[in-house]
Amino acid sequence: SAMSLERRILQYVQQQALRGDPDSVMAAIDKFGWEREFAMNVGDVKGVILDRFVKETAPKTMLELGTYMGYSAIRTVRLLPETARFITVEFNQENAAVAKEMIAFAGLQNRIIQIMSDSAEVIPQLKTKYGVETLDMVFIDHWKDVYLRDIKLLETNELLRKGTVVVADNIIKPGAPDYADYVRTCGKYDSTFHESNYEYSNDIDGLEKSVYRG
Ligand SMILES: Oc1cc(-c2ccc(F)cc2)cc2cccnc12
Ligand SMILES: [Mg+2]
Repeated sequence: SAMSLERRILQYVQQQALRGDPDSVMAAIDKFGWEREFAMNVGDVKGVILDRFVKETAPKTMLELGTYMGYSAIRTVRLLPETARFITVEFNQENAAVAKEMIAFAGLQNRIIQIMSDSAEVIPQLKTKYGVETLDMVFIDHWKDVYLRDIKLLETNELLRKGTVVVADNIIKPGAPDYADYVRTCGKYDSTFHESNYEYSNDIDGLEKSVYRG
């Protein structure tokens, strides 16, 4: 159809959800994912695990790599205080545009700093251009073949500190084996795998939670 999947989901949300109500926006995106078409959001099943990590960590400064439609940004920021700083990076301009409208519909545009650029460009600028000292939490959910590149960039740019929590989606499906192997064996993280289900499916997937040892 002429309209992209992401635009169709945005339209569905604007028709079904309540403006300014993040939970209703998430519910509409999840309903679409279960009942109509697959979309690569972290989803409601893995989302409950992500929620738990966010609540446990209570990050003051958080980075997300891979905004997509804004689902996990909305999901996460709804659990954070107004004072928290949440930065999300999306390389695909069309998806970033949809996310901007989705986040605005949820009423969270003042709580989320959206950057439309390549994470490899943004990470080295976080301290100088975005005033970040160190990150309390990171959610990695963009292209699987750059997970490892980007966590190493976070290390070399001294954005991690003792206790920083790095959560990564899709460890099983589609899988990020080089990343998983690195965080589990390099000696810099206490890493645990949390098995779950792939978004809007009964297939197996899971999140890796890696705490930087500093
Ligand atoms: O959660 C995700 C899932 C997939 C995915 C798409 C099609 C498949 F057949 C399998 C997996 C891609 C992602 C890309 C970026 C962030 N998350 C993704
Ligand atoms: Mg994902």
